[in-house]
Amino acid sequence: MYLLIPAAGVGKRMGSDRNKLLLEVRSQTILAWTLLAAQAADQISWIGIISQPIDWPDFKSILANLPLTKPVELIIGGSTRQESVYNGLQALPTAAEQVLIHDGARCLVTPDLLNSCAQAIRQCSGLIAAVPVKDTIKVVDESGIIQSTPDRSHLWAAQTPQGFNVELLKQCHAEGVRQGWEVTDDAALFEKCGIEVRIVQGEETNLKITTPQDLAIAEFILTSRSSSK
Ligand SMILES: Nc1ccn([C@@H]2O[C@H](COP(=O)(O)OP(=O)(O)OP(=O)(O)O)[C@@H](O)[C@H]2O)c(=O)n1
Ligand SMILES: C[C@](O)(CO)[C@H](O)COP(=O)(O)O
Repeated sequence: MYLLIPAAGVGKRMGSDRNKLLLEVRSQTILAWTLLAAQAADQISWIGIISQPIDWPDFKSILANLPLTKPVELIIGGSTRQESVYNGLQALPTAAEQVLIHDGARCLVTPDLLNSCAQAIRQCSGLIAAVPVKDTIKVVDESGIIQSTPDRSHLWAAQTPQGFNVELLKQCHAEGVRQGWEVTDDAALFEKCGIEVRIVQGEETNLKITTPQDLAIAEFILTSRSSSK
């Protein structure tokens, strides 16, 4: 299975002065943890890291120090995640029929989840890992007044991996460019084009490292994993 890793962000919400994927948790960069999970997932056979050329010297040194046996390519990213994935899709080898997309910032993903998404995407056109929402969610207007409380049984928090038929995803991205759609994940493009996307049970620990608090949580999760080995 082909895996694209969007890794071309800057990490504004992290407040970092460089790509947050270069920050370390338990002595490895966030990007390195994500790559180690991809290496350990036996269903993944090719990895494309979508990234900014300014980060390439650091990314190449991370790659040189990891025990990776799978082919890895660096692909030039865009100014939004959506543009980055668009570029990644154009750079896929022509043999790629399905693709998994997994955020570099979700470095706690397990190889099991990558493998189960890779197997499931062979049976459908689109899927995402997601977890049921635990909180009561409020829809609030601009003046801070609650408008409604959606039924939680229909609410899921989207994660990655997200998996797609490559041709369909390329068409949905092209339609997104034509229509000027701005979305935060690839499933949203499928939804807007009226194509079904399935849910695969995600993992509570598969958080996206977004703010400094997430770094502390990731440290805790990785420490618990290493002490339970
Ligand atoms: N132009 C962009 C923006 C984001 N990403 C990637 O998409 C993933 C999810 O994005 P997010 O967590 O929002 O990362 P940043 O854009 O770096 O963070 P922020 O929004 O806080 O600036 C990350 O792995 C990030 O590197 C990307 O490939 N290209
Ligand atoms: C794709 C994603 O990780 C799913 O949770 C997420 O949408 C990425 O962007 P966000 O802007 O941080 O939500």
